[in-house]
Amino acid sequence: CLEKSSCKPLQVEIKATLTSTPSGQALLDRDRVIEDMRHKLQTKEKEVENLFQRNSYLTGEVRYLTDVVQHLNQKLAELEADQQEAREKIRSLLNRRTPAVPPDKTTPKPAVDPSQLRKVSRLTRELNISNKQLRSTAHQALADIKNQLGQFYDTVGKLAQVEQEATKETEELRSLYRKEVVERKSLYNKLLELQGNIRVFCRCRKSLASSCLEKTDDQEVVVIQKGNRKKFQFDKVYSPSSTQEDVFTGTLPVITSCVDGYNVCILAYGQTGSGKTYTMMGSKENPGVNIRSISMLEIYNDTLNDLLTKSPSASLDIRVQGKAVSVPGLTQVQVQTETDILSVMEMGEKNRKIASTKMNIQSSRSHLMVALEVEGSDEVSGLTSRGTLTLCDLAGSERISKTEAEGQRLVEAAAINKSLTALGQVFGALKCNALHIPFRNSKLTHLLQPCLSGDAKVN
Ligand SMILES: Nc1ncnc2c1ncn2[C@@H]1O[C@H](COP(=O)(O)OP(=O)(O)OP(=O)(O)O)[C@@H](O)[C@H]1O
Repeated sequence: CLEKSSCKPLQVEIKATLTSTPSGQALLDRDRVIEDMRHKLQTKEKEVENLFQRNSYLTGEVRYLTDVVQHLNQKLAELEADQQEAREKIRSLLNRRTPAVPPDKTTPKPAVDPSQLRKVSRLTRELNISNKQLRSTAHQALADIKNQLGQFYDTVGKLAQVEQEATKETEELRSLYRKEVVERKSLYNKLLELQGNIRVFCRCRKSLASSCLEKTDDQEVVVIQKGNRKKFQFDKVYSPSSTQEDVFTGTLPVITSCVDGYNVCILAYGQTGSGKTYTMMGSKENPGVNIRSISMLEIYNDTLNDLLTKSPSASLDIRVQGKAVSVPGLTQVQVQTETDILSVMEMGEKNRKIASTKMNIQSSRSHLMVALEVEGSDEVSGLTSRGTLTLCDLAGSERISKTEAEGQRLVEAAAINKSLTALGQVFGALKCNALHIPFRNSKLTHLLQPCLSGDAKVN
């Protein structure tokens, strides 16, 4: 579902990152080897196809020549029958020439005219000669055809051998390619692990009032408050002028990991009104991360609601089986095209709880989780992979004093802040490699457990 044009910046970024480290360089070399092998494989497959064509052409020729030989044999048999018939006729004529009874002195003339007899004799000789010539021509033709057939069978045999060798070579290349693909995946994964399985990006929102944020370089922002400057480090900082495209490009490496079969999660975290929904969903003209890449659920006041069901029922529960965490009964919709994704997202968005607060007239009152199961298959190697991409637009943290929330808004704000605190505790425990990670402190962290543990990647 990803647009081709969106992949270009990814290639450029990955290449730049790769060339800067030895393992990255090795990965690039692997990619080159794989490309080379793919090319060889295609050439071999073309050769095999040509051999197949040549083989079927030769088989046709052989069939035609076999027909010709059969036809000639038939003609020869007919000629021999004619010759036999002529011989019989001559014999009967000659028999008539020698009378069985003693000559009758009263008969004045012989029964056969001698000139006729000579003529027949001459014709017989000529017939014999032409018969011999015909026989020799037919034998010669037969010998030629046999010879040609022999050559054809030879060629066919050689072609079959070449075809066998080519098939074997193709199979070897295929298995080598399979190995290289697996190695590429593992190297790519190692590279991402070196960069960190959890990577944090900061997007500075365009602000109408004077900004208290200052982007000092690609990985640092300074927060200026009452004259104090506090520095914060990130894996990447996007300036206020950065576009939806720029942010999406930053997420592409982990999306590649998802296609490679890893669990991947992209979370948008920040204060209310800071642009999380804008970054994840965006608008029709300026789509965000979600749209480009499906179950959809929201966590509202710590209860799970299915956003894609046509008949909303009671809230859903979380089920844990081994390391897998699932939500039984959650609607899953199959998507094949970008249009499918758009219509599913539109439906889910309509069902989401949104309300006006003092700080954002369209404030999300729930955490939104979009999960996309991605199945990848390599047509050449036949290898398949399955990964999950979880896209999460968190509700914004709120200072009740600032939002002046009351009534239902206050209940929502309390639930939002509680679950965000639980998320903070999980990240804190992950950061210091704690033995116990408190995933079960909230439904949000419980659901995110598979995306935050093991070899999963988070942006
Ligand atoms: N980078 C941006 N460029 C242009 N407009 C933006 C940008 N970021 C946010 N906005 C606008 O700011 C307003 C608030 O953004 P948004 O609703 O995405 O915030 P939020 O963090 O999701 O808030 P909440 O947590 O309350 O739901 C929206 O009108 C949005 O269009």
